Amino acid sequence: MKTGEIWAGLGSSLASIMFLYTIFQQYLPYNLRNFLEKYIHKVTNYFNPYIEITVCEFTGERLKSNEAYTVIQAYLSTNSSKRAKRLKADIDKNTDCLALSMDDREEVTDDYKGAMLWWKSTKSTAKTQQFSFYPTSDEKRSYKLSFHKRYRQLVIDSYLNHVLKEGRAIGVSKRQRKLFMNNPSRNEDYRRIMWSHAVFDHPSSFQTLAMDPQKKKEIMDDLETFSKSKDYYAKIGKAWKRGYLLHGPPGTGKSTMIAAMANHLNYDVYDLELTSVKNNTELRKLLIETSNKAIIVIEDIDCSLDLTSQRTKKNEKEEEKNVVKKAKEEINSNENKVTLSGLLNFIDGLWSSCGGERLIVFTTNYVEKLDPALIRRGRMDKHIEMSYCGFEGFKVLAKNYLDIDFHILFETIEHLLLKTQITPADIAENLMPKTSNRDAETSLKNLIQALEIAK
Ligand SMILES: Nc1ncnc2c1ncn2[C@@H]1O[C@H](COP(=O)(O)OP(=O)(O)OP(=O)(O)O)[C@@H](O)[C@H]1O
Ligand SMILES: [Mg+2]
Repeated sequence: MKTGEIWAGLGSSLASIMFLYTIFQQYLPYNLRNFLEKYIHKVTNYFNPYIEITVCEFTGERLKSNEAYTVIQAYLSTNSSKRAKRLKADIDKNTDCLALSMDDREEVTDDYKGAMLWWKSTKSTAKTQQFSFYPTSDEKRSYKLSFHKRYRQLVIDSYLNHVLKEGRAIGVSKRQRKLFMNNPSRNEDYRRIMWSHAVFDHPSSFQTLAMDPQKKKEIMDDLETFSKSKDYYAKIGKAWKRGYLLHGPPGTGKSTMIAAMANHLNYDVYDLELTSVKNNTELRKLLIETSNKAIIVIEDIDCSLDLTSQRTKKNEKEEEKNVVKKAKEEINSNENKVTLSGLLNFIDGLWSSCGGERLIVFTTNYVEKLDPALIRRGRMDKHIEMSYCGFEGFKVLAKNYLDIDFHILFETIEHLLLKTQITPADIAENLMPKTSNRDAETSLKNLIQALEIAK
C-alpha cells in the first residue's frame, strides 16, 4: 500500500469518527464529552497543515479598538472589492464616500511571493443574559488569516510587515485631514479633551502660492526630502521633525503657505494657541496628544508670549518693569505661565521625540523681536522670508484670479512692482473681479491705479 493511500484511509476514518461523534455526543456524560473533545481537537490539529492568525476588532479587558484590525481592513479594501462576492457598503467617515469591504463570513485570497493566503472575516454574537429593548452590540468581528505551514516563516518575517505597510499607506491616502485647535484650559479636569478638531479643507496649494519660483521649489524639495527621511533621521540619531520659521509683513502669505504645506504633504494641522495654555506641563500634554504626519503651528509667536527679553541683558529700568510684571503675574498665577524654556523643551525636549514626522511652524511679523535661542538652526531649521510681491508672484495671482498668462498691461505692472512694496494680499484684493463679468483688463487697471497710489 502506498503512503498516500494510507493517509487517505486515515483521513476518511477520522471523518467518519467525527461524524459519529457529532450525532452521539449529546448522549455522552459531560466529563467524557470534555475529555473526548480535548483529544479530538489535538488529533485534528496534528493533521491540519494550515495555520491561522486571528485579529479581533477590539482587544484587551477594556475592549480598545485594535489598530491592526483597521489596518487589515484598509489592506483588504482593494482586494475585497475586486475579489469578494459578498460585499458590504458603509459611509466612510473620513472620505464621506461609500466604502466597500467584505461582508461578514466572506473570504478572499491573496497571493504573496508565490504563496496563497486566505483572509476570512468572521462575526460571532455573544449571548448576553441581560434583557434589552434595544439591539445589543455584542457582535465580535475579526479577521482570520490562514496559510499552509510551509509559509510560516514567509508570513511572519515578511508578509505581515507588507500588510501593515500597505494598509497604513492606504489608510493615510484615504483619510480626511483634520485641523485641530487646543481647548482653553479651565480648572483641573483630567478627562478634558485637549484638542477639538474640524475637517481641514483649505484649497491653498504651492501652485497657487505667489512667491519666487526658485524659493518655492526649494521649500517643496525640502518638505519632500523631510517626509521621506525616516531612516536618515534614525541613522543620525535625531528625532524626525523639522522646524520652519515663516516671517514677513502681514498679508504676505504665511498662513496660506502653512495650508499649502499641509496639502502638499497630506498632513494634519494643529493650530496651537499658546495664550490658552496654562503652563509648561499642559504644553507637554498637548504635544504628546498630537499625531504623526502633522504640522504644529504657532502663529504670531511674538504676540503669544513674552519670549523676547528673557535671555537678553536687561537694563535697570527694564528690571524694575519686570518686578511689577512679576507681581502681576503672581496675581494671575493661573494665566500664561508657559515660559521660553517650556517652549524650547516643547520643540526639542525628550517629549518632542514621542512619535515622529512632525513639522513645527512659527510665524511672526517681527523676526527681530524673537529670542535667538528660539529660532536658532536645529530648532527652527529653515527660515523663510515671505515678502512683498514681485512680478513672478504677480503672474501666479493673475493666473489664479483672472486665468490669464499674459496681458499687454503686464509690462506696466512689472515696472511698478519694482518701485512699490505691495503685499500679495493687496494685489489679490485688486485682482478680484468686482462685477459678475470677469473682465481681466478692468481688474488689471484697478491694480495699476492701486500701485500708482502706493508708489
Ligand atoms: N503669497 C501668496 N500667494 C497667494 N495668495 C496670497 C499670498 N499672500 C497672501 N495671499 C492672499 O492674502 C490673504 C491673506 O494672506 P495670509 O493670511 O496668508 O497672510 P499672512 O502672511 O498670514 O498675514 P498675517 O501676518 O496677518 O497673519 C490670503 O487669504 C490669500 O488669499
Ligand atoms: Mg497669518
